[in-house]
Amino acid sequence: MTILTVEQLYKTFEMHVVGGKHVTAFEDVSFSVSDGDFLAIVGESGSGKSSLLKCLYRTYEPTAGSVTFEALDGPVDVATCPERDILALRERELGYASQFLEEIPRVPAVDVVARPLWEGDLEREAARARARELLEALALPSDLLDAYPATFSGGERQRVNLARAIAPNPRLLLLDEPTSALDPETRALALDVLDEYLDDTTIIGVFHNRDVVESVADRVAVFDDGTLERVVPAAEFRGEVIA
Ligand SMILES: Nc1ncnc2c1ncn2[C@@H]1O[C@H](COP(=O)(O)OP(=O)(O)OP(=O)(O)O)[C@@H](O)[C@H]1O
Repeated sequence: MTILTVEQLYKTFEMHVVGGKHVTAFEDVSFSVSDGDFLAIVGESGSGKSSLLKCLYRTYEPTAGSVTFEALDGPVDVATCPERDILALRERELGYASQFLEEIPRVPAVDVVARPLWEGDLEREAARARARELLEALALPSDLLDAYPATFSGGERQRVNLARAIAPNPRLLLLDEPTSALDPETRALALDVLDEYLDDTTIIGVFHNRDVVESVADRVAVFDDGTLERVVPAAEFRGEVIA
C-alpha cells in the first residue's frame, strides 16, 4: 500500500534581503513511497534534498503541488492542511530528524528522548526506560544519559537526536543526514538500531554516505539541480558516485 504520494511539488524562496529575488529549491517533483519502504535521497549539495524533506514535514510550505499522506484517519494533504492537523500527525505518525539536535536547555539526554513519549501514551518511567534502552543501543556512554546534551560532542548529540526520532516509532520517518557526524562503526550501529527498533516504519532519508545507501535503502531518488532525475531500486544504483 502507498503511504506517501508527492505530486508536482515545487518550492521557491523569495529572498527579501536581496530585493525579492527568487531561489528555486526544487521543481516538479513527483514520486510515491510504499508502506515499509526505505527511500534514500542523494544528489549534489544545493540540489534541493533538505528542502524537500522540510516540505514533507511542513517545516516549509511548498509553493505548489501536493503531498498526500495516508494517515490512520484517512488521506491528508500535508502541503495544504491546517496547522493543527500537521501537529497531530507529528505527534502520532510523522517523525523527522535533521543532522543537528535542537538544544533544550537543562534537559538530560534521557528526557530529551523520553519526553515525546510521556507526552503521548506512555507512563514517565516506561518512557525513560525506552529512552535509556535506545541510547544504550546507540552506544551513548552511560554516564552521559543523565547529562545535558549541550556539552556533548557532535556525534553524541546526533545519537540523542536519532534516538528521539526513533523512540515514538512513527509510521513515516524523515531523516536528513542523521549519521553525518558518526564514525563508520557507530554509523553501522545506528543503522542496526533503525532496523531493530522501528516496526514497519517507512523511511525517507537524505544520505551522502555510500555505505548507508547501499546497506539499507530499498530505492534511491537521485536529485540534480532542483529536479528529481530518477527513482531506482538500490541494487541498480550500486557503483554510482554519490555527490
Ligand atoms: N530557507 C531558505 N531560504 C532561501 N533559500 C533556501 C532556503 N533553504 C534552502 N534554500 C536554497 O534552496 C536550494 C536547495 O537547498 P537544500 O538545502 O534543499 O539543498 P540540499 O540538496 O539539501 O543541499 P546539501 O546537500 O548541501 O544539504 C539552495 O540553493 C539553497 O540556498
